[in-house]
Amino acid sequence: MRDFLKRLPKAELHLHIEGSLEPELMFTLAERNGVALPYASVEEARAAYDFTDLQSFLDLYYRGMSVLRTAEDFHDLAMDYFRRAHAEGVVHVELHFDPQAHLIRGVELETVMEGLGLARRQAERELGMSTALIMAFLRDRPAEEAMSVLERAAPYWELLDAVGLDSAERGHPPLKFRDVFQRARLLGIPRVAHAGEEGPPEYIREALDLLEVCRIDHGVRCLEDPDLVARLRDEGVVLTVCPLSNVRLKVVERIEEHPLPRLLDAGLRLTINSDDPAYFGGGVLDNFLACEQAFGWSEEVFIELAGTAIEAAFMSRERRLALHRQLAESV
Ligand SMILES: Nc1ncnc2[nH]cnc12
Ligand SMILES: [Zn+2]
Repeated sequence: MRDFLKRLPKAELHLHIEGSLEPELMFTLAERNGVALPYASVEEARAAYDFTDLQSFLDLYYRGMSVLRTAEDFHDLAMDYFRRAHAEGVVHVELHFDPQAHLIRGVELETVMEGLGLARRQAERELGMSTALIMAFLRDRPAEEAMSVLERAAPYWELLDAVGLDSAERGHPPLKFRDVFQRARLLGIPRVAHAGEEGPPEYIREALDLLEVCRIDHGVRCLEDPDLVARLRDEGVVLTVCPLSNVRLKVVERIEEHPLPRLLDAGLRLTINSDDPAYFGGGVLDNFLACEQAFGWSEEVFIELAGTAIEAAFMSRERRLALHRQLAESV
């Protein structure tokens, strides 16, 4: 099964590039930039990744990314991830990035865009991998700040495949960002949002109705609201689910209790993703393998999930057709 899952052409739609920062690279960049880390070693860093909820992870996630300072750092971060993903049979990656987390510590948007842009072109050239870029707003910071980041990104609007919404969910409903997302809509930029990870089903409704998103990131708490599940099914809304993340952040106790099988039975369109692979113990292939072990899914289920990811991805028609063909030939 491992060989089969590795061979499947996988599109990853939910990945925070800052969450792909492995401790080894964190230490290399800390030394390169003279940044002090709260860990004495790589092992000590990994041992600290023991989370009780989303916030306890975010505290370490924002601290870890303090080593990212130059365009070269962002390039190295992204290329490091693209190479690992490529080795797992990932053919398309959609990267969320958090500009506010860099701006507030004095790292300019230009620096981030230059480094990520270089890596994206290199991944296409050297690995034959396609990528998409999702600029995420931090929902636990003011909406006015998100709006000013969107305006500041004007030179890059054409490069953004979507804007997203992430960080601490509880107490920060999508409603707070209605104006920012409506501005993005007027600019012709597609929208996605994290909703229903730790937050209530109502946040998923708000993301659909007020932010007019085309996909929901996580969305697993929709099961608490049968009417919402029916709506997601009827409208064909795709959820980008991250099973290992949900276990590590205690959204669920154990992978065997993950709602994925119930979501599938409800007829929802799902994809499997890694979220923050350096912190949650694995990439897309590990997430696929964990599902196989926990739920005993057949090859057909994984083919369907891989197909949904290709359908729901931000990519050209030519690329989509090529990947559907690659999927058909891989099985
Ligand atoms: N799982 C997650 N939820 C919300 N914000 C995030 N930022 C990085 N990972 C995240
Ligand atoms: Zn996420």
